[in-house]
Amino acid sequence: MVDKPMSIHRTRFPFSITKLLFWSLILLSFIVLFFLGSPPSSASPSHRRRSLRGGDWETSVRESAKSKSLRVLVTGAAGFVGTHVSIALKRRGDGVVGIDNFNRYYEASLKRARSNLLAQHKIFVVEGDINDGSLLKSLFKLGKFTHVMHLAAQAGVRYAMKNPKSYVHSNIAGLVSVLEACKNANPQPAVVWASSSSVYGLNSKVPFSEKDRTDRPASLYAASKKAGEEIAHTYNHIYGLSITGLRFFTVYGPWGRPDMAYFFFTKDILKGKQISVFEGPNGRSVARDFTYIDDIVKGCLGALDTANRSTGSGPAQLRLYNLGNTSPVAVSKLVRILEKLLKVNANKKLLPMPPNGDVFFTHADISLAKKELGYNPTIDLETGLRKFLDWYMDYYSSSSSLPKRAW
Ligand SMILES: O=C(O)[C@H]1O[C@H](OP(=O)(O)OP(=O)(O)OC[C@H]2O[C@@H](n3ccc(=O)[nH]c3=O)[C@H](O)[C@@H]2O)[C@H](O)[C@@H](O)[C@@H]1O
Repeated sequence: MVDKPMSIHRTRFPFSITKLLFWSLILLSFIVLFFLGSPPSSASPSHRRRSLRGGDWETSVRESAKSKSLRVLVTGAAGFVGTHVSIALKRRGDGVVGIDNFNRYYEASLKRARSNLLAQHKIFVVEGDINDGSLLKSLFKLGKFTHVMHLAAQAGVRYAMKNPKSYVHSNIAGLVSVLEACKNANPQPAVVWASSSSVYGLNSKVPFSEKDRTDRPASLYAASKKAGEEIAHTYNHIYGLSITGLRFFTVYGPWGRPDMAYFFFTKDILKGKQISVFEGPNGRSVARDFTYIDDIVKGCLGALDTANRSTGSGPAQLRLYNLGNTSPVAVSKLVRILEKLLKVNANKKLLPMPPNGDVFFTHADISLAKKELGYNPTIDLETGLRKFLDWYMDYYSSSSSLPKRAW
């Protein structure tokens, strides 16, 4: 009786050891096979994952950056302005590498579609966040960028009340991360980046000049862009980075942003849904200096082409320009143009502007950009909206459902 259980133990014990050894060997061989199968890479584990997903990542970056003229890293390349600027640069023979985190602020499918368009133009876009310092370091090492067009940002004025931290993450921490990478890079690139007309905030002197006050932002978005301008000053002052800030004025056009009024007004008018048109005090109209994307692209290229080299330390170029259209249009007029072009009457509701961070009007003085960048906007709102609607109809006709608002 005593021997029996012992004999059972004796037979069970070696069996468990064998089983354990067997499964350990299987596991070990899987691990060995996995590492032997991975392409050699000096990058960190997160970059290795990227190369596994995106093929030969490093070669793609090198190829995409190759150029005899500018070699440009475009942040926010799958964004509205980023896509247009990247294509324009590539078309004229510059090397372009994009980076974009494809966040879900608005329909991700639109960002993917823009990215496919970039791929057709042989522009490689790395999927990653500008806050990932080690990724930026690898990118600079591979791309040897002469210029950075920094367009990645959390956009939108009203959304800042919903998700304030996203503005700190992208527009402040993200900008610092990009400038840190630029300052450490060899060669040190010249930086051109997107500020915003919103920095003029409660300024009432028109047209808005670069010399005007910008210390009264009306939204956290505006405050984050104003902070960016101050941060740019610091990096220029200490590290000799050549930095140019561009204050964009309500940019619109094909491949635009669905969170912007002209875009979702179009969608809602076509659906017969009511739109809210904001008014100023005493029924005064709210107006914007709407600027067509092709004009903005020319301004961006002008800024890149006139940028001096970074100096590493000591004095370097620090510039700020308004890029607007310099002919403000009332939002009620924007709606009338859309009604005319769409041949549909909008179901509109006039509302006093809520305290949402919006300002009553914007109007750019563009004389400085004209003089120094050769900037010369030519597209009026109706012409630009016609081009936008052509794209919109074409883009969404192939899709069964119209875009959804995610904000
Ligand atoms: O130029 C800029 O600085 C800014 O331009 C736009 O901001 P915004 O001019 O407010 O553009 P929209 O959000 O498209 O609004 C356009 C106008 O429509 C009005 N609006 C908006 C929404 C709405 O439901 N009804 C309405 O009348 C707004 O008050 C505003 O006057 C962009 O969204 C910002 O990212 C950019 O930085």
